[in-house]
Amino acid sequence: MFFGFHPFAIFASLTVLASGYLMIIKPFMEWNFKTQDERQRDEKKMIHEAYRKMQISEFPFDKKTVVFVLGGPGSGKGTNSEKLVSDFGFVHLSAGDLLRAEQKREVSQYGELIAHYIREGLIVPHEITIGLLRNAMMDHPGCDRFLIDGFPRNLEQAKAFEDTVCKAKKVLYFECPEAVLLGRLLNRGKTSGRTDDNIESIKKRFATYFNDSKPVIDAYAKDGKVITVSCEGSMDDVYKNAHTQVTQLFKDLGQEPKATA
Ligand SMILES: Nc1ncnc2c1ncn2[C@@H]1O[C@H](COP(=O)(O)OP(=O)(O)OP(=O)(O)O)[C@@H](O)[C@H]1O
Ligand SMILES: O=c1ccn([C@@H]2O[C@H](COP(=O)(O)O)[C@@H](O)[C@H]2O)c(=O)[nH]1
Repeated sequence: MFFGFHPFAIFASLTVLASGYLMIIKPFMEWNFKTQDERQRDEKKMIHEAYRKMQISEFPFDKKTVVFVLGGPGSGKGTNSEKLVSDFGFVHLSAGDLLRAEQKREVSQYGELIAHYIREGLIVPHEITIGLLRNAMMDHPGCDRFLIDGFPRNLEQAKAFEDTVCKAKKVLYFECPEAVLLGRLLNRGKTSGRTDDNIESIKKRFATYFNDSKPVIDAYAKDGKVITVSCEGSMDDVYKNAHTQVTQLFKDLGQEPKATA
């Protein structure tokens, strides 16, 4: 008659109750309280996620040559990356451009958040940026060389990218004094239409660069991965230097510098 108080009996009853709740009552409540639209949305989300995971697992990120392009705002990362694309067969992915495109996408859930971070010169949470970069890489299945420009902006982003996507082979660093950067950004601001090419935003971007982004370059330099290009001098001179350095980079990696495809 004391069976009901036996510890094993209590444990068994609790287990049965918990399983019943998890297997029958909870799913039923969740199912029942959702509208048809919500159920369809969840279903689509599940299918989309499964499809994405399948694509990611089939995309050989680790076999790609990824080069990060870093340097202060206005140091010439975009200008030189464009030229490296045609000479070495890179796909150029600018993290800033991807964020601006996402911000403009009408149905994006991140539009306002990105607009705020960019105007304030802050670093958008890395899950968003890495997601955009990963998708953009997957849009180029045939390409083996990626120039990732303006990323990583802090050490946390660098670690997250290397842990979840792939390791960078090298970092191309455009070194430039602050006064030169300022002059170039103000000049670009006359026509760029960018919300952050104004003196207030530029000051904030510089602070973020020196506090958060420069340490990334220093960390990669300690690993011997940084190749430095001085960004002073004419556009042609700067590019000539970058071209020489990238040619050497491919030689060091044992790859033909010229694009083969
Ligand atoms: N060597 C150079 N001499 C003079 N002007 C240059 C040189 N290189 C780039 N510029 C100009 O400086 C401005 C900034 O260059 P660019 O947009 O390539 O920099 P960025 O590093 O990509 O900037 P951001 O990080 O803000 O996107 C542009 O207007 C560009 O035309
Ligand atoms: O990895 C990144 C790259 C960029 N941002 C934000 O975008 C702006 C503009 O970037 P540019 O490279 O100068 O085009 C930058 O100031 C950041 O606010 C980012 O958050 N994360």
